[in-house]
Amino acid sequence: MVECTDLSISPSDPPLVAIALGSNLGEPLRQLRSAVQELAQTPGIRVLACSPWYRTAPLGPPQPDYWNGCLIARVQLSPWALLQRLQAIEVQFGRQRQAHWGPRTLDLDLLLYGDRVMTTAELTLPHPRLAERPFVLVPLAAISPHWRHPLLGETIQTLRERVGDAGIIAVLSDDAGETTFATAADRPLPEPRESPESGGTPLGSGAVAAPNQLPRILDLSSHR
Ligand SMILES: Nc1ncnc2c1ncn2[C@@H]1O[C@H](COP(=O)(O)OP(=O)(O)OP(=O)(O)O)[C@@H](O)[C@H]1O
Ligand SMILES: Nc1nc2c(c(=O)[nH]1)N=C(CO)CN2
Repeated sequence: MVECTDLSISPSDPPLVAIALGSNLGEPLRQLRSAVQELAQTPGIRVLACSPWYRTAPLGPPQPDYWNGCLIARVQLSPWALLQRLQAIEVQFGRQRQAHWGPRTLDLDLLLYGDRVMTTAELTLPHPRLAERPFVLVPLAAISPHWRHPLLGETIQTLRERVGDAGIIAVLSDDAGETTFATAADRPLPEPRESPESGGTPLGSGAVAAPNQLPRILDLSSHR
């Protein structure tokens, strides 16, 4: 794994963002993979890394298990424009707003937008429940362990270790098949795979690639 300790972003750089993906209705894996494609094809969004997919126990009312993952992208959209694009993709995949924390075909949350900290009626950054959720922190730590939470000052890896693996049932690497975890003790995190070219080849805006062609771990220093 390529270590990256300096995650500073100069003001002229388009910001890095982290986006969480989740689904537990319809065909979750197909929808999640298609959502990655939709994002990668959006002008102003360059997808840099995508985590494996994790089957997770539902938080909230009784409902089917979720599949969850995260991606990192560089964006040339404002936080609000990006949120709008995420919500448009959710609608495109048949998302209907029903019960609080209820089941859904696709959920796209904006977790981090560079080091922006803000609270408005439509958007809070960082995502207010980021630091509590294993189904977000486990995939995010797999691709971006060194990113520092701008409010808490701790790395994603530290936060991920603090919340543990509660509710993580299985992991599916698109190129390695599914591993089901019987007990927490059997449940090591998958080794993040270093991409062949130290951080991998970034996708151009508009490029289409299967998630398994994306680098598994992002060396942020090679994308500055
Ligand atoms: N960082 C953020 N990412 C996505 N939505 C956000 C964010 N901050 C605030 N929101 C607002 O939250 C509203 C509800 O979002 P959503 O329906 O996806 O919530 P949820 O997925 O049910 O719950 P949770 O936010 O706990 O995951 C959205 O309409 C959006 O305006
Ligand atoms: N495991 C899991 N549970 C959830 C999830 C999710 O993505 N994964 N999303 C929810 C609404 O945001 C509610 N509950």
